Amino acid sequence: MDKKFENVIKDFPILSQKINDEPLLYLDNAATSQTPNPVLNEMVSFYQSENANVHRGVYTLANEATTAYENVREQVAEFIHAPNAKSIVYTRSTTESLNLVASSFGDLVVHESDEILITIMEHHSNLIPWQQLAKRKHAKLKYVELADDQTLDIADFKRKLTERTKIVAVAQMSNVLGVTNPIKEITRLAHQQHAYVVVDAAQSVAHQSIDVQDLDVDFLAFSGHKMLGPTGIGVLFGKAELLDEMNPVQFGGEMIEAVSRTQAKWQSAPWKFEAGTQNIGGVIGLGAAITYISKLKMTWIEATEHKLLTYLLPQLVQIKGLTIYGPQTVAEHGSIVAFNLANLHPHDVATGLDMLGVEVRAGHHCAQPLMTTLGVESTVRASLSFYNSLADMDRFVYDVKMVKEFFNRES
Ligand SMILES: Cc1ncc(COP(=O)(O)O)c(CNc2co[nH]c2=O)c1O
Repeated sequence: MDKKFENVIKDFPILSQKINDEPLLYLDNAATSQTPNPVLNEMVSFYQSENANVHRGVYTLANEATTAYENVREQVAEFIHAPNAKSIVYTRSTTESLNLVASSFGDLVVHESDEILITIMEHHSNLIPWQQLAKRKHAKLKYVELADDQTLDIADFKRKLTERTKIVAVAQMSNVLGVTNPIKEITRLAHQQHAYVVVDAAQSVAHQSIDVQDLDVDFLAFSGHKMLGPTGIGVLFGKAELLDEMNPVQFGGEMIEAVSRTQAKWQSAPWKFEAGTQNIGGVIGLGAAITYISKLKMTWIEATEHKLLTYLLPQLVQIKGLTIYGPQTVAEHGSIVAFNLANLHPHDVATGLDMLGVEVRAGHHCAQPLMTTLGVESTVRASLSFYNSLADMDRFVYDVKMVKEFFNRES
């Protein structure tokens, strides 16, 4: 690996520990990424010397904390190429961002007999909010199915997109199949039918550059903890004119301009959506994570992860009895590989790998309708990051074979 990698790995001391007396190999980055020291140090320093509640304060420390808090909003806008910081709403997570859009914007634009179009590969956080909205509004929820190669069936999307479609909600990258969906084309087609596009970028934000203006999406959601930041901080990007139309769904301090016994006047967006004391430390951590990624350069991250996947995938497909879900070619596959070993339960495989120090996820990955479509209840999932190495890939393949041999010998 290059010099940059050797320096990067030093920022993640967590990766140097042992698990079950074996060196840790962390391959569950789709669930949450690890947090580098520069991000942690920035958060500690904030709490040690700058902490104060933001907005409303009339003293220096509060003003400085407010400046830091709002500077990160500018940073987030620049990171996803949003037109300005007012289109950036702080939330707790991708899940909260998507629920906000469904319950506030969805309530405004979806009416009886309208249609909401999502894909079968959606995470529950970008599926259930739309299921609930459809039920509330007596609207129709439709699913775009997978093509034969387990990428999104764009022909099916075109068939199911109609003049009744009001919302199209789609993951930019699947947390199971590893595929990246053609968001720009989907948005172009959706806008021709005057539908609004909501993008779940939870998995893509850490692995590819995002330009919301180029994509022309109406909303885009992601979480800090998937991109080297802390948990508890998320982002909702929304086109300013749409955020202005939306009503807040949480009420309290900070989000108001004036309150009487009977009335309340909201702040403008984004502040009207940020009721109560927000996760200020988490915002500082998110800003530090963006700084860290920007220093690494997303092009280096993409190239590093592509190199890992190009090296790993061909070795995995060689393992007899191993089924990989999603496209079989590296070109279509992102840094997430869901697989099963014939006749072995995913939980047994993951437990076996854990005994060898390899941390992967096993389960339905909050994508149960997708599991049903794939014809399985659950899978094993390895998800890579730039702080994994080619040697890690060799070890992972070797350990998968060891686990397979162990359980087959036992049976
Ligand atoms: C595509 C996708 N959307 C939304 C979410 C929700 O993100 P959160 O609000 O930050 O929790 C996840 C989390 N995915 C996973 C969390 O753990 N394993 C996963 O695959 C996800 O992968």
